[in-house]
Amino acid sequence: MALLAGRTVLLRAGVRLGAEAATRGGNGARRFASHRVLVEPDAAAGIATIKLKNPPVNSLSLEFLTELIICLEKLENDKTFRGIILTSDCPGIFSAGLDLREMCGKNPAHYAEYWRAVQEIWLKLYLSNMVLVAAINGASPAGGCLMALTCDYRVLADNPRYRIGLNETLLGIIAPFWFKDNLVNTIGHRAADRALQLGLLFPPTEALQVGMVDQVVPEDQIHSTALSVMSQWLAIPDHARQLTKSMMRKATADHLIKQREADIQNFVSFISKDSIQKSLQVYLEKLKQKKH
Ligand SMILES: CC/C=C\CCC/C=C/C(=O)SCCNC(=O)CCNC(=O)[C@H](O)C(C)(C)COP(=O)(O)OP(=O)(O)OC[C@H]1O[C@@H](n2cnc3c(N)ncnc32)[C@H](O)[C@@H]1OP(=O)(O)O
Repeated sequence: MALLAGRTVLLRAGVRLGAEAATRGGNGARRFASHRVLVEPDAAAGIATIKLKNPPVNSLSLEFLTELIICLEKLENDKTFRGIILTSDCPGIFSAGLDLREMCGKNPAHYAEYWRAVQEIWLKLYLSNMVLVAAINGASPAGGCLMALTCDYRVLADNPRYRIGLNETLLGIIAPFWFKDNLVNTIGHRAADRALQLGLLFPPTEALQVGMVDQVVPEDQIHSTALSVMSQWLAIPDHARQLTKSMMRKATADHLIKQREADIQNFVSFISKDSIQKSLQVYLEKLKQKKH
């Protein structure tokens, strides 16, 4: 995958991205943005804030995931940055998770391409050398929760509507083993067993209790809290923290890396089943009808 600054690029995945915009931020640092991923760099602090901006609900479409992957690659390769704050630009929603439209009514080649991108974003986030702090400023079901779970620390805004969890079973689908592994590593086996089977979406107080998030703070303090957590983590020498992070996470990541192709095939055959397609369509329809 190649990124040519300021030009339209054609990616291996076949997704065409628009030109990158580059402007100067308030602190004079270069602010760069793709269509849906806003990056606010603070070069002096070594921190970049990534704001997800794929309205209305930051659903993780193939194009959005591709932009995010490119953005993470850029930041990972830029020695200026040691930490990322991951947050949302969509009011009240961190991310609605995987885009259900990518998993409905498409062909097997599309499902395979989509799933590879989902695997890729997880690996990029989970194995990042940088410190990742999730500033969860909205609802965060399924794939949205997964992105937060990849981070080193999670701060959730205190609003009962901001529920977080892996609710796949409510859609009649199954969280893959690597979603499960990430959850087990975060909240432990017993709590993950219950949360996954019941598809629990935890409001802030319960999310904190179960260990899904590390801190719950008033909404207007979410960014300042994320910054202060980040400065604690950045006080640790990079090499020591990075090697420790790798020691803690490598086995879980390798579990997927060793069977990526089989995992893609498994996803494609599962999602292509008529019964699963029907469940997803019914779920999408219910979401649409909720408003009327
Ligand atoms: C072998 C392995 C097999 C499979 C593994 C698959 C793993 C899957 C992981 C996933 O992430 S699946 C996605 C799960 N996500 C959800 O269940 C969330 C669904 N959405 C919501 O609950 C709500 O939308 C909300 C996020 C709480 C926001 O609520 P709000 O009231 O603010 O918005 P509204 O519901 O009206 O939605 C606006 C608009 O967005 C569409 N929408 C919502 N979520 C998705 C989504 N995930 N994908 C695509 N589109 C989504 C919704 O239909 C509305 O569309 P409309 O304006 O056209 O009506």
